[in-house]
Amino acid sequence: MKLAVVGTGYVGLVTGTCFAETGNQVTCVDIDARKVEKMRSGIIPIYEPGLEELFLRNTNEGRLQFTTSLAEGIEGAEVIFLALPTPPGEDGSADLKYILGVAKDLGPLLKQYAVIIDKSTVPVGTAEKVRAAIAENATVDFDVISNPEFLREGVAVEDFMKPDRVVIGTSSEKAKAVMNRLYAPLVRQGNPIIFMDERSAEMTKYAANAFLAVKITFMNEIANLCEKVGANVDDIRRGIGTDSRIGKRFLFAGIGYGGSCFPKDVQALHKTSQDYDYDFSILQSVMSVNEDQKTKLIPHVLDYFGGDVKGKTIAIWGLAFKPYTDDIREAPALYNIRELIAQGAHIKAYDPEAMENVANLADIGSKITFTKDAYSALVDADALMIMTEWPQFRTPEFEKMESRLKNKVIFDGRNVYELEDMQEKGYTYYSIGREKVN
Ligand SMILES: NC(=O)c1ccc[n+]([C@@H]2O[C@H](COP(=O)([O-])OP(=O)(O)OC[C@H]3O[C@@H](n4cnc5c(N)ncnc54)[C@H](O)[C@@H]3O)[C@@H](O)[C@H]2O)c1
Ligand SMILES: O=c1ccn([C@@H]2O[C@H](COP(=O)(O)OP(=O)(O)O[C@H]3O[C@H](CO)[C@@H](O)[C@H](O)[C@H]3O)[C@@H](O)[C@H]2O)c(=O)[nH]1
Repeated sequence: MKLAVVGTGYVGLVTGTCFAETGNQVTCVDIDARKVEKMRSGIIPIYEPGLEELFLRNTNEGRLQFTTSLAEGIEGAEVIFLALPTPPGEDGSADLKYILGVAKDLGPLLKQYAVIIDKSTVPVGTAEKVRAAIAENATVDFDVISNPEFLREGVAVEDFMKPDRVVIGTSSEKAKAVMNRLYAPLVRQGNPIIFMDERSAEMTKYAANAFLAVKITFMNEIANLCEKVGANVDDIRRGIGTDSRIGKRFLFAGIGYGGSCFPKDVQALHKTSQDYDYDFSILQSVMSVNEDQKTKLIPHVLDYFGGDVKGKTIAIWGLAFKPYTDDIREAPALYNIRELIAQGAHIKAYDPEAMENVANLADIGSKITFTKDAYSALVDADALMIMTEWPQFRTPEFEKMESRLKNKVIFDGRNVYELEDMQEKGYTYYSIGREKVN
């Protein structure tokens, strides 16, 4: 099939690359000319495990192409994915200006029937708005359908190629047939395509993300209570996760959820509920608990240093919002770094993938010393904070750490070490939802 993907951020690039891999002819359209130039010369603009290999194979074999021209990109396309940003507007609702802007431009460019797919995360009612914007100037028949994306950064290729499910919102039989053909190679392992009406599909995406944010936040609150009553949140996780009704995943307490999706999608769903006069109060709690959770370790850091970090050097391990990505959107590390810098601390930071993105931040980029490896960040540091659970931080050479750190103290926002180990090694160790060691 011939496909167009408009927007080559995370979702667009993974969608385009994976559908090229399953044998389709894909043209990706982006307004960012520099990015398009880069991709044309074989450079992948994001770090995502496993994607580069597919990207290079499919560009080299001519199935994956790039352009800045919408007209050129959609020429002859049977399917047009809209994978455009939907950032929070001032009132918290998803801003649809990118999607509706492209929809308006699409109308006069359509030359034959096409299925236009909302791949972005968009509020209930968006497909109707997209349809109306295209219809203003369209001269041919078309369908607009909702097909939300559930991939996680860091495991995006696996999630896309072997989805738990594919959700399609449409009542058009013609569009359903096209979707069945397109997704056949991905769902044949037995994971279903779930067809529903478009409003339900739009809502399913927000329900999934909000539910996972609730699950994490619930565990963060249990963790906070564990610290008060003297219980261990990791034991609680094991104790409840083995109940198949609860499930083992997304129960890890820490310094809050971040990323480009949970924060904005919880906010947008809350705004939708307000628009429909519904008080979705659990979402309000989730947002406010998560805000507090992100800087939860700061009071411990201050206590440890007698109330003042002025002039102290804090080593930070991990900047990305989670491992296996260079994405720093809403990363808890940034909230901690901003706070520590404001209080007069100096930051030495290491992350395997995300340092360049942090260095480019206007407010803090130039105030941080970035190091070539994890151990170099510890040289002359007064303490270590762990913000992202990259695997290499789990099994460091502790002797190397000791010879560099000024004090044997670790503030761990991701519970990467066992308490007994820390006890034995003589570290003062603060983590989340577990007792302080030494
Ligand atoms: N990032 C994820 O893991 C993820 C997962 C599932 C769903 N989503 C949703 O998918 C959507 C896209 O997210 P993302 O993270 O890929 O976005 P992104 O911000 O990384 O990328 C969006 C891309 O669209 C391009 N763009 C903007 N305006 C354009 C236009 N008029 N024409 C062509 N290109 C244009 C930008 O240059 C950019 O390359 C959002 O709604 C998001 O909520 C994201
Ligand atoms: O037990 C857990 C699991 C995750 N997190 C945090 O939650 C955030 C989000 O993690 P994850 O869901 O793995 O990453 P995303 O790539 O943001 O993926 C989410 O957001 C995407 C965009 O909508 C969806 O497509 C995915 O299904 C959904 O998992 C990160 O800060 C994690 O550190 C925890 O604190 N504890």
